[in-house]
Amino acid sequence: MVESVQPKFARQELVKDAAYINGKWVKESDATFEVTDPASGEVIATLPDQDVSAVDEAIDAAYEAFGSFKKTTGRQRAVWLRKMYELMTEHAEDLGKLLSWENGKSLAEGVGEIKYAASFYEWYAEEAPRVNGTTINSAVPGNRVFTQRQPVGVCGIICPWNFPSAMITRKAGAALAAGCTVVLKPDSQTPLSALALAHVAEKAGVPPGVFNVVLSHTHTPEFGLRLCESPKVKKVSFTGSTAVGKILMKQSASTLKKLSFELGGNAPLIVFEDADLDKAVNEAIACKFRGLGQTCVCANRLYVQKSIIDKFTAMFSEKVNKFVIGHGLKEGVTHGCLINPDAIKKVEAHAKDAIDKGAKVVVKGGRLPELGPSFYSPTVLTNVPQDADVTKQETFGPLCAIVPFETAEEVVKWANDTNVGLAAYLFSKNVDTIYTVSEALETGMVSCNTGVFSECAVPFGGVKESGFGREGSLHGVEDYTVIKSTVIGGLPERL
Ligand SMILES: NC(=O)c1ccc[n+]([C@@H]2O[C@H](COP(=O)([O-])OP(=O)(O)OC[C@H]3O[C@@H](n4cnc5c(N)ncnc54)[C@H](O)[C@@H]3O)[C@@H](O)[C@H]2O)c1
Ligand SMILES: O=CCCC(=O)O
Repeated sequence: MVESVQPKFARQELVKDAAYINGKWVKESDATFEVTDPASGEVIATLPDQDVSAVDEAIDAAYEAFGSFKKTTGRQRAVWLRKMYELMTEHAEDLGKLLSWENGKSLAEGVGEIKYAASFYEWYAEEAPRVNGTTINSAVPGNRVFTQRQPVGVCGIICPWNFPSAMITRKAGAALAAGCTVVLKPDSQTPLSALALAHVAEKAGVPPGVFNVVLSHTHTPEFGLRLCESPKVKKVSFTGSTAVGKILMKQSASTLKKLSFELGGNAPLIVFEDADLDKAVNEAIACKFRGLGQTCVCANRLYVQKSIIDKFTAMFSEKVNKFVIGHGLKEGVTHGCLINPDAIKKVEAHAKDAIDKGAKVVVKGGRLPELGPSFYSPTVLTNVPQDADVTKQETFGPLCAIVPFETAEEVVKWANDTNVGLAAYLFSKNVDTIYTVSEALETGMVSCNTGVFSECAVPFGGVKESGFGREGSLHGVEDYTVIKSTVIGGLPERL
């Protein structure tokens, strides 16, 4: 087993052991749950396992707070958001350590995520004063029409473990910018980053009831149900699997909730023979192994044109063989562990299926029991046939499946042959290829000649069963507003 690592924090107060409701830290609960370091298996925190009455309390607090928060100016909300950005930036090292500790990703990736997460608060600090409506020329003589973008109300936010900080700020930043209040339910495997964000909100002076965090391991589905069914909650924003998204959508029917869903992906990464090969290999590595493959936009299948597939595979595998896998907080480690041992099962199943169907093993990889049950060294397969499961389903782990293709028409058909459509990548120096292929891909995002495109300025979201709504960018705040149209009639003729 890897040695346990006890990180030292410059600001120990960032590590919380209580929920945060209506500006108070709530520890009382009949039950508790443990948060473990996925690398060493050690318990790193014990938190209240709240029951559904805590969600009701948080919803009531957020509903009450909304009454005054919606009246604040965008300029005032910008001050709070900027302060939160500054605090996150100041404590990036501590927050990154905490995140890596509970999630298993390397410290470099942990700190990187904190900077990425903070950038959404900065972005929305800049958007908050500019949530404007429009004036519209009426078709009726004597009428005047204008619109306002009003905050939708209390927002329920449900987030996954793979980005314990950034998935929260990308939603909460937009919600607060619009004037909404939030009730956040983090994943019970990575709640410490969410609680640290509550601490940041408190320190920034965000009013009580505006930013609430509820905690549960045992009652997660009930929490989700309550957020979907409460008439006081006007919107639910969810990032996670397509399967859970479908449950939440059904549950939201009774209140016709406004929804934003960022769900599963199955990203194709396409390398054409005219691509800059060094660049394509480096970017493909960064894309495939971000979070050790546990990212919704990680390449799930690499389509490489036949004429260059052997060279590409050799260069790619050489880099994979240099990975240093270990405890994410240990110096020199490039890649940490998976979130839990179960996450390895799908990697193994997809690898076995592809090999059974004729794929060739280039890097064997496999479990690393000497490090611990959540460790897996990446597997690289080439000549994977298009009928392998990995081309249709998201693996969400360190399996790299390289599939040969011949023509642009063929690869576009294969890339689109899936029920989801989040991100796609293509590498080519030919501008015709870049335009025509990116237009034909059925995904919400296409990344050309770069393997990591995520940043606060890019509208993030999918099509098909990857969900709907866009986060970040100039569009992100729209999902947290409703358009109020005001018509003034009977005005005299224009002078
Ligand atoms: N599109 C995106 O932006 C994006 C980002 C990150 C992850 N994802 C997707 O998330 C999935 C991996 O995350 P996961 O395994 O944690 O997903 P998941 O759907 O199992 O869990 C996501 C969150 O929902 C909670 N949850 C589970 N069941 C629930 C229920 N019935 N009611 C309410 N909440 C419930 C979990 O506790 C967790 O906090 C992958 O499919 C990945 O592609 C998508
Ligand atoms: O896992 C999904 C989110 C990843 C990202 O924001 O780039």
